[in-house]
Amino acid sequence: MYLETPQTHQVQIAGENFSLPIVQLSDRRAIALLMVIDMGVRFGDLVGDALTRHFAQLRPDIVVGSATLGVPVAIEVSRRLGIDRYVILQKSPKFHLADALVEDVRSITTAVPQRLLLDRRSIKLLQGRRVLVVDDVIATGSSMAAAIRLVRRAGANIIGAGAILTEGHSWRDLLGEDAKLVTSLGHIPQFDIVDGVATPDAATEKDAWTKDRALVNKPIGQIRRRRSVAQKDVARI
Ligand SMILES: Nc1ncnc2[nH]cnc12
Repeated sequence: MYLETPQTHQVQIAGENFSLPIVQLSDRRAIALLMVIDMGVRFGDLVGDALTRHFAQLRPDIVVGSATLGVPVAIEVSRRLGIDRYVILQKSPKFHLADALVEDVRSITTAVPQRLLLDRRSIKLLQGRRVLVVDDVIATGSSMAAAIRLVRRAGANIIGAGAILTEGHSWRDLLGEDAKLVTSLGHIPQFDIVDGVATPDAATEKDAWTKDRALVNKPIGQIRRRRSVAQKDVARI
């Protein structure tokens, strides 16, 4: 259960400014909440255009998105790439998924452990193909890591991992080498609750910065100029 605070967090996504509500997850942690399904059609166009601009050059054959909030992202990008089929990794074991490929996920917004499932009938769409995996937010990286494992088990070659936002930096360690696949349209910190106020987790953001692993809060112009550095680990557009 979320507790909405009076605070908001300003973030640039694909070069446009947005104000996200800060919600409390526990008495110690809060997040700036991006509910992509509440952001409207124009937002879908903005993120669909930006992710497609970035990944089209890598010539993906198909886009994979994780339910639930990765679904609109996968559809927007597929439509722009002119690819009819897309593959959705499901969270709930619907009756027709009894025989699905399964990987475990632990998300910061969901208390109970979850699973990601790949319908075996979708394997033929992925085998030997160049796959772009997309999601709304990469936070712990657990969901993206599970998606990557499933897509590789299907015999695909992953050419990129796109997200609207990266959140904090723990996903880098969890994804390891695969962090290099990640491009996001914006970045948000995680928040600690300090004296009742949601405060950006400065230690994590600073740590990531000093290791030159991130382009957090850099103006877009500087990000472009430093793209070669960005591609060592994560690109942000
Ligand atoms: N900040 C966020 N907004 C929406 N979904 C999330 N999942 C993890 N972090 C999130």
